[in-house]
Amino acid sequence: MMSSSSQSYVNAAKHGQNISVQRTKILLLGTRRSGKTSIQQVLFHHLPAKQTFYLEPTMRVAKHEFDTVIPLEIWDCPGNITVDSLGASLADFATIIFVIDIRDLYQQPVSKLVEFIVAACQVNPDINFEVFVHKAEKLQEDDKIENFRQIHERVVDRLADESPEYEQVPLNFHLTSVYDHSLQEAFSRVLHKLIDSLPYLEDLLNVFCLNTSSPKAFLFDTASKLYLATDSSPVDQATHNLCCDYLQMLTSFGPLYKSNAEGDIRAHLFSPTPTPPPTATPSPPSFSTSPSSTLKACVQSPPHTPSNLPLDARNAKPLFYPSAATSLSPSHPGTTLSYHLVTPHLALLALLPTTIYDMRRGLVEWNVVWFREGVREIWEVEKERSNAEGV
Ligand SMILES: Nc1nc2c(ncn2[C@@H]2O[C@H](COP(=O)(O)OP(=O)(O)OP(=O)(O)O)[C@@H](O)[C@H]2O)c(=O)[nH]1
Repeated sequence: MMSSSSQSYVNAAKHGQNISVQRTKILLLGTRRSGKTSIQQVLFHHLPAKQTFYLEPTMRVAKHEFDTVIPLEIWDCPGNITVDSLGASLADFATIIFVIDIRDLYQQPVSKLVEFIVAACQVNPDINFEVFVHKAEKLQEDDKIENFRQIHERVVDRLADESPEYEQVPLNFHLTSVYDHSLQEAFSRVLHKLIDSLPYLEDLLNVFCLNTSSPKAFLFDTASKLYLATDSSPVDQATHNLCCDYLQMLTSFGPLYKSNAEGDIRAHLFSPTPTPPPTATPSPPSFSTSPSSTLKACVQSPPHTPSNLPLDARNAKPLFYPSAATSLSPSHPGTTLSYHLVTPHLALLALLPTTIYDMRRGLVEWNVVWFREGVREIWEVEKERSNAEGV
């Protein structure tokens, strides 16, 4: 059985409704040393923030490909690039990210940004403009807010000077730094506008939260630590940071753990056709990292193998799905942060009441299976679509 959210996405994809078919291009612009290459390297190449200090200046446009739910192509540009020297039409880009050093209150970055906005609006009215007011951690809270406000005001004023019609151009401003998770949060929000399947992923997360009494759940890309979707409750920065830290810890230490279920098909934790969850099914973890945190792994056949999948996908070996959990507060009732890998590169991170996680583990895992199945179907459609287009 297919969840209604993923089923409607598959149907929409089959009918080719509103679905982009090319590698989505993002243009990374800004004046010299504003931090463009650092952003790209920290997010997509795991470069430690401190090592960005040693990055060489970018002399020509560098194109970086990154595959997540949608295939991306990020163009890192030199500081002196102009609309004419870019070598591509601005119509080819879905998003322009303009990086401004938060301490740079001079006219140059604002003029450059305005030049690109005016040129882009003429050829591509649907383009998204994102302004990363970067290196935010350099300033104290009050100065940070003041500089952010001034940069915002100057851009809006300069656009109004160009023509009143540009006052309506939607610009999204974000405070970012490579030294904390504000960069991941800002880039996640940029990405959300580009993912056609976002409403379907959000629906799946909402259903998961409803069924498991979870106050917050995210679908993360494990490589970049960007969240691709979350449920409809507001994102609180502390919770987001916590999830990023946990994901980082698991991806750093994960390879040290070996599943004793690996290679043993009989070790499936879930039956191929899930039955309704029992009310309480405590399942002891395979590994204990500390009294309050657990990491376990299971080999799982998909609960349902759609007959429309390619033959090699249907005959594929069972996938390996590690999961982990840690207790956030030992006090009663307490909260548990859980991690479940749902595709080779996507993970569900959810806050759960500890009572639910401890006493109704079957309910949680049953919902994870269905969430995983929904995401997997959406992911397969995206993958097939990209392959069909030769991306
Ligand atoms: N404090 C702080 N420094 C940063 C941050 N991001 C980048 N930097 C530093 O800014 C400097 C320039 O970074 P780059 O990534 O090379 O900047 P760029 O915009 O690609 O520079 P060009 O290639 O010359 O255009 C480096 O010394 C980085 O360490 C940040 O968030 N905070």
